[in-house]
Amino acid sequence: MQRRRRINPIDDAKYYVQSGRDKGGLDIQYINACKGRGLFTSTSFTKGDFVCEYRGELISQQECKRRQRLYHEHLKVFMFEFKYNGKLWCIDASKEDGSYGRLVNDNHINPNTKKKYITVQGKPHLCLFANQDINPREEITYNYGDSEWPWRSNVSKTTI
Ligand SMILES: C[S@@+](CC[C@H](N)C(=O)[O-])C[C@H]1O[C@@H](n2cnc3c(N)ncnc32)[C@H](O)[C@@H]1O
Repeated sequence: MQRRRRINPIDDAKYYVQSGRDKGGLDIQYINACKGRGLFTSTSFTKGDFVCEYRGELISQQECKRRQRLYHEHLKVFMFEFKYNGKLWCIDASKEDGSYGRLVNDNHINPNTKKKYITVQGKPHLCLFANQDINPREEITYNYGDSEWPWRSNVSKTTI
């Protein structure tokens, strides 16, 4: 029997970035009043696979600060600031556009994906790749970074 050739994860990510679509095998579920919604798998992913893009509007740091003054706290959490090629950028994913990446929750202890910036048509895109094998029905998570997120102090290691 012939083995199926694995798609190169970076090429896979670029394909989905360019198409502006999300992959199959993922779905959004409501978890609870604290976490809200989350992204779950209905299929398995192998370590290294591209999972989804944190899709939104790429804006400058200056525009990010301007919007942060206007936005409600609930929208600000969808603004992802990052450094790329020595410059500060922000992805504003505050718009409810049905995309999956914006609904991925934080897990700073054992996240199952890791973020990577990939360049498509000269612009950075924040993509999540599996950092371990992921089974069907698992929640997709990544580490939001070192900020003092309020939920982190309220939970024990076993409940996130
Ligand atoms: C980018 S949104 C993620 C999607 C969000 N769960 C929703 O339903 O819209 C970030 C927000 O999700 C919630 N969140 C993310 N990770 C969490 C966690 N580990 N525990 C509790 N709440 C979390 C917090 O309310 C946070 O402000």
